[in-house]
Amino acid sequence: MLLCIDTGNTNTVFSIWDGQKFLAHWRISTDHRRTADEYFVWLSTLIAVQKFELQINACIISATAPRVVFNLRVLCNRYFDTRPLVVGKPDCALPVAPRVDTGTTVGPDRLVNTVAGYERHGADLIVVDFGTATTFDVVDFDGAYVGGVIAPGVNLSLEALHMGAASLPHVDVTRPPRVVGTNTVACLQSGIFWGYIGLVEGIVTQIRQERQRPMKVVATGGLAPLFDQGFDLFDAIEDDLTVHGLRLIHDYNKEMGNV
Ligand SMILES: Nc1ncnc2c1ncn2[C@@H]1O[C@H](COP(=O)(O)OP(=O)(O)O)[C@@H](O)[C@H]1O
Ligand SMILES: CC(C)(COP(=O)(O)O)[C@@H](O)C(=O)NCCC(=O)O
Ligand SMILES: [K+]
Repeated sequence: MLLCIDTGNTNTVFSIWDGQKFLAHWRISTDHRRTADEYFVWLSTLIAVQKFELQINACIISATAPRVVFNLRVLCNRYFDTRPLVVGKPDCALPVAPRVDTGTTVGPDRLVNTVAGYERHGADLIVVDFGTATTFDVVDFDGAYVGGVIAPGVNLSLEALHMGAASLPHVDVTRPPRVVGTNTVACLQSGIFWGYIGLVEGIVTQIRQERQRPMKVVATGGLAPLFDQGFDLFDAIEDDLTVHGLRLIHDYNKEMGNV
């Protein structure tokens, strides 16, 4: 069984692949201070609840927060007796190399999204990931990551408004009934909801114009469905896109004899 670990800046997803399907997806808040032992206690509890026998013999990690990698490596070594593949490290090969400026370190989550998106949807694709940041990852004709866009994340924008403006409360992201809000909460929700609809539409249109070709758009991340309500922004929404990509990259490295 393969353990796929996707660490975003806010949450970390652990997914178990049994060779045919994902048996479970578990989520824990990202904290670089969390030790290998803490991860294992948490994992063991969830495994016990699910009542399946876990035989992990391979691990792959994507970490946008580099400081978490140390403890995750210890987890894999100590508890699963395996050396994990870490996306972005030299010993983890990608099916197609990214084409970006020399010296740029692309977020591993974006590379993984690219691999997964290309496998499922083919070339000329934009992957939109609603995480801590909202990222747009552009996939070229041959599956290469060729750059994209990084915009502030939905919750981060709301949090920034709340922190910077004394009279603005924290609000949940939702689609407000009207564009013109008649109270503070409704005004904030409108700004975020319609602002993001505009942001996604605008950026996708600009990318298509710049590249002068049709491009499919696939969205992932917990908030993707919220922004899809009747707007036809996305050709597909896929919750499991990043962990699917991790599995593909692990398989590829296995074929190459790297693991
Ligand atoms: N279904 C959801 N509804 C509301 N907020 C969500 C949902 N899923 C994720 N979020 C929020 O979106 C933000 C990004 O979450 P996540 O996708 O886990 O980010 P990352 O991958 O950067 O860690 C977080 O603030 C999280 O609480
Ligand atoms: C853009 C990101 C912050 C997104 O991270 P996330 O929202 O998934 O936590 C991450 O991919 C990152 O740190 N990237 C490095 C710079 C780059 O991708 O070009
Ligand atoms: K993201």
